[in-house]
Amino acid sequence: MNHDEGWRSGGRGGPRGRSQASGQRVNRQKSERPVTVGRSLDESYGNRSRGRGSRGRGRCRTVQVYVEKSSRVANVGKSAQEEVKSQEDGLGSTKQPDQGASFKCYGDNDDLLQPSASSSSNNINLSGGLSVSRECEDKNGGRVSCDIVNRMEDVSFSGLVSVSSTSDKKVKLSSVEDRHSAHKSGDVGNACNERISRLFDICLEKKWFCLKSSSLELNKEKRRATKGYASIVIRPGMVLLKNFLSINDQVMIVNKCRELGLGEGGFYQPGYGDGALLHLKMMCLGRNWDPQTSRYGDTRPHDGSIPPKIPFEFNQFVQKAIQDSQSLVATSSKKGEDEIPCMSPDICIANFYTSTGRLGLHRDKDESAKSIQKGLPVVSFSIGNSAEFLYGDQRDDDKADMVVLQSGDVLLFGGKSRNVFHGVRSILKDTAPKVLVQETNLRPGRLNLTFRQY
Ligand SMILES: O=C(O)CCC(=O)C(=O)O
Ligand SMILES: [Fe+2]
Repeated sequence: MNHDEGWRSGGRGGPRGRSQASGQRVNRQKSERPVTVGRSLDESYGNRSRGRGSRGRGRCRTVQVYVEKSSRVANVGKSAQEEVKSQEDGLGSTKQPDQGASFKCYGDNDDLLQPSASSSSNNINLSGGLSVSRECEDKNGGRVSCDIVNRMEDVSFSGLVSVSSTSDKKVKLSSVEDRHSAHKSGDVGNACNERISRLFDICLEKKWFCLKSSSLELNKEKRRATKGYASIVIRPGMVLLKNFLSINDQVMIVNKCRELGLGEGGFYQPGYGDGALLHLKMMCLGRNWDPQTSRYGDTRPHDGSIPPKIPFEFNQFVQKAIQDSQSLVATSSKKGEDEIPCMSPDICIANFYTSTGRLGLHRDKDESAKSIQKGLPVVSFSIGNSAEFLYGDQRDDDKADMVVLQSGDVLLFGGKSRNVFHGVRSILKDTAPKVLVQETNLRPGRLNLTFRQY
């Protein structure tokens, strides 16, 4: 993939252009595309981890799906009421990503600060004020001593500070690091700072969690979960599988990503060579993708870590998503045009976006020339809060189309859409399924996994 200038331009701070789509609504009467498939992928909510549950398994149902192509907003699946709600929540809103979000009682921005496992010269000093220093390289490869406190002038530390060793040492912070990086991302930072490895926990500690969901909300989610999923060809080579991952699948994926994310090669704050930071945390599985060089490699250059393997179960979801998309396009009138080739992922890039996260329009083009030429699809899982996902043929937010990706949705872009420009305009607050949050303590934000074959 290549998050080249697109990542940069969109990923930097400062106001990003809003697509004209943001205020538009879908007029269902005018839908151009007919509905495609819908069926229960797996089980009803609660099926796997809660024993059994015959409710949704194997049951087929047809779900009406519409896309309003001319409106620039693709809207699919769901009941009419949900549709309206999601439009009110997201599509109709023109508010900018909330950079100044206030803290929630469940600790919106707390971070896990952990020195790099591979660093030989970590030095944690917590006496008096809190500072964490370590040796790292400057831009010219010289070794300098850095102080994390310097980097985070506006970080406030909570009373809950605990320290332990590299494997069991952690410094619990109530930090505004995410907002800080969002503000700072346009700056050219200090090369030393950006190389500091800080593993990021995508979940919050249970004790901080005080969100209670109403049974109404939970029932609504259950209903959505039992509805099965709907698939739609958004444009040639781009297929959206709405509600493809069950809640149990999502819980499993979050738990697995959390576990991997706190180990070697786990979630960190990526940055570019010039010091600009991306508005997300990242972890690579299978192979490392380095935003500084736009290259894939076996290890992560800044700390030498080896990316964890892609969990087997993840690949199974990918295979099923590809097969289902292929069946969908096989029934489409424009078979050849919509074609999606097979793909065996050897790379997965996991992104975690907090409420202020975003990603500029870019193309994924750092995979091998063969992979791209063949149009091998990128398969993208969305989990947690919904995202306004932009896509189009140009790197221009105003000309891009937009679709809201919800938790459980899987998007594929291959074939004719392999080189599509795409990005995340904003994360829609409080849109994650409550059950998912309760089961996993996933932080407010969105987990996205994109699978590719090099
Ligand atoms: O978060 C998303 O939906 C897109 C992520 C993406 O484009 C990427 O990682 O290359
Ligand atoms: Fe991408």
